[in-house]
Amino acid sequence: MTTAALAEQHARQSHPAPSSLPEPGYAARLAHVSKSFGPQQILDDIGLDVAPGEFVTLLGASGCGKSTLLNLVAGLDRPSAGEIDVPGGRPALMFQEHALFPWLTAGRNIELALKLRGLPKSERREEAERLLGLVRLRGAHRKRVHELSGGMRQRVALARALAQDSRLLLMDEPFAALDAITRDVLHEELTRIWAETKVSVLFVTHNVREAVRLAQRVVLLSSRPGRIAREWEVGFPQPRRIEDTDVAGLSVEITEQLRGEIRRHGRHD
Ligand SMILES: Nc1ncnc2c1ncn2[C@@H]1O[C@H](COP(=O)(O)OP(=O)(O)OP(=O)(O)O)[C@@H](O)[C@H]1O
Repeated sequence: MTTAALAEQHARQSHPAPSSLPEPGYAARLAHVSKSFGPQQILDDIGLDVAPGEFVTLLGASGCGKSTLLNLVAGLDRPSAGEIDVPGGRPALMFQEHALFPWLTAGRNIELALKLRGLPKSERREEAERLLGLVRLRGAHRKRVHELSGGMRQRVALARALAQDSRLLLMDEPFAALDAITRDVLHEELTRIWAETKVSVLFVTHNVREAVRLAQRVVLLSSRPGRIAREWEVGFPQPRRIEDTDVAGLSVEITEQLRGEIRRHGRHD
C-alpha cells in the first residue's frame, strides 16, 4: 500500500467514540510493550507515557525500532506483548514522505482529511484556509503538490495531520529529507504550532540536535532489542535554536550515550 493510501486508511479509522469517562492523565501509554518480527525481537518491555500536551522525541540508532514503536502507537500494527492505550482515539500521523495526493490541490488534500473527520462540506473550505494559515501557507489552497517546494509540502502535510483534530500527533522523521535551513524554519513553526494547539507530540528522529531543539523530553532507545536506555528532561525555554549553547551541550552528552549504545550493540552482533 502506498504511504498516501495508508494515511487515508488511517484517517478513516481515526474518530474516537465520544466518552463521558474522566480523562486519563496521558495522551498515550505504553506498558511492557514488546514486538518481534518472526524470531527477531525488535522492541523489549517498553514503558512510556506521553502526557497531555507534552512534546517527546524518541531517539535511537538506525534500525533500533523507532518507526516500529510509532506504528504500534498509531494502531498500524499490534504489539507482540504488552498494552498500548491512546485514550483520545487514533492519533494523526506525519511521515518523512509528505503522503499528499498529487492529483489534489494543497487545499483539497486538507479538505479530504476534514471530510474523513466528518466536518460538513460548508465548513471545510474555511477550516482548510485556517489550517493553511496556521502553517503559514495562506493563499496556497489552489496549488498542486508538484508546484510546492519540499518544505511547503511538509507544511501542507502538517496541516493535513492537524485537520484530523487528534489529541496526539505522531511524527516519523518528518523533516529528514529537507535542507538544514528549511528544517530550521520548520522546527520554529512546529514549536509555535505545538504551543498554540496544545497537541501532544511523539516525534521520531535519529538527529540528536533536532531531538533536543524540539522536545520537553528526549527518550533514547537502545538497539537490538530496542529498550528505553535513558531519558532527559529538556528544560531550556522555547523558542530554542539548534545552535544554542545549551542545546549543543546537552546534544554532546546524549550523543555520547547514543554512541555507547551503538558500541554495545556492535559487540552483541
Ligand atoms: N514489517 C516488518 N517485518 C519484518 N521486519 C521488520 C518490519 N518492520 C521493521 N522491521 C525490522 O525491524 C527493525 C527496526 O526497524 P525500524 O524501521 O522500526 O527502525 P528505525 O529505528 O525506525 O530505523 P531508521 O532510523 O533507520 O528509520 C529493522 O531491523 C527492520 O528491518
